[in-house]
Amino acid sequence: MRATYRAGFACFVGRPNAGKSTLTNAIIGQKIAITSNKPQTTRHVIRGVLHRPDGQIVLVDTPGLHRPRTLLGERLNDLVRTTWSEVDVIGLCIPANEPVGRGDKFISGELSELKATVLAVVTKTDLVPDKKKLAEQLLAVSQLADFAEIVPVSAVSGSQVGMLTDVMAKYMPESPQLYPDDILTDEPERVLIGELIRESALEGVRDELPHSLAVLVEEMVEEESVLRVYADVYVERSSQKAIMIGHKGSRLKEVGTRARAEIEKLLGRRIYLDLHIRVAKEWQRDPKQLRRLGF
Ligand SMILES: Nc1nc2c(ncn2[C@@H]2O[C@H](COP(=O)(O)OP(=O)(O)OP(=O)(O)O)[C@@H](O)[C@H]2O)c(=O)[nH]1
Repeated sequence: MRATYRAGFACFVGRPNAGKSTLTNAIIGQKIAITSNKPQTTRHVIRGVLHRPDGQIVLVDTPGLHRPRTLLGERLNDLVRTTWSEVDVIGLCIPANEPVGRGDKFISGELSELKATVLAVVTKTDLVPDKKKLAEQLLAVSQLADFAEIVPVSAVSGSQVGMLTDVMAKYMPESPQLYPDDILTDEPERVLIGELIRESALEGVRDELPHSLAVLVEEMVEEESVLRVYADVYVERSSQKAIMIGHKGSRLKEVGTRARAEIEKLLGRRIYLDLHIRVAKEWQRDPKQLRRLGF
């Protein structure tokens, strides 16, 4: 007898830096979501589709839920809640190497109201020194809420990632295939390119900058051997613009070179990248600007 085909939507939630984006990438096997060691940099809902013989898992990447201080913060929280109500499986990510805290308790409380199956995913297991420490963490996590299952993983070493997807697939509803076989992501290329530029621009900047950064891909021009990409990186203040550009443009050049390499990897073709830094004052508070930037 053929196994039942199951397909549905899943997302990872958890406090900032819990490892959600890295795990999404490890599962889909391609760099589609932005990762960074700065909290709250995942802005767009990015889907990747995992194809299995017995089903499909459509992964939706959400930004972290946080205390809203600006209009952008509120929009992000709305986006998170909408996503949560639309998925079949939610993986609450809790790092193996950090104590279970109030943030985790708050999120698991919010999740208990939903119809989705909630799994606890104990991430970054490569960072705990021994099995005893891991066992203690699994116990602490089990006391947080009534999870359907608890799965420890390391997205970096790859340990247990396959096991996690088996568990996620098991809790998907019976359903026909949701996406054709060759679809890895349904996010428009433009958004993915914008994310890669944003990721590159965030590398090595000071803490206050990430919240003030947005990327808009203005134009993509097809030429015979190269795709020309024109993009604007928005910051809030001219002092930030100076940081982004660096001494004699050195930093901007670095950002561009790194982003171009990543975009070329993503699209498998030669890219010409033209980056401009622009100041959009207080863009996080301005609904018109937010809409323009896709929020
Ligand atoms: N050692 C180790 N580091 C990891 C692992 N997963 C993620 N990290 C690191 O933890 C940091 C945060 O990972 P992200 O995947 O960006 O976390 P996130 O939960 O998506 O973060 P936000 O976008 O801020 O919500 C990055 O520096 C990752 O490289 C893992 O399995 N092992």
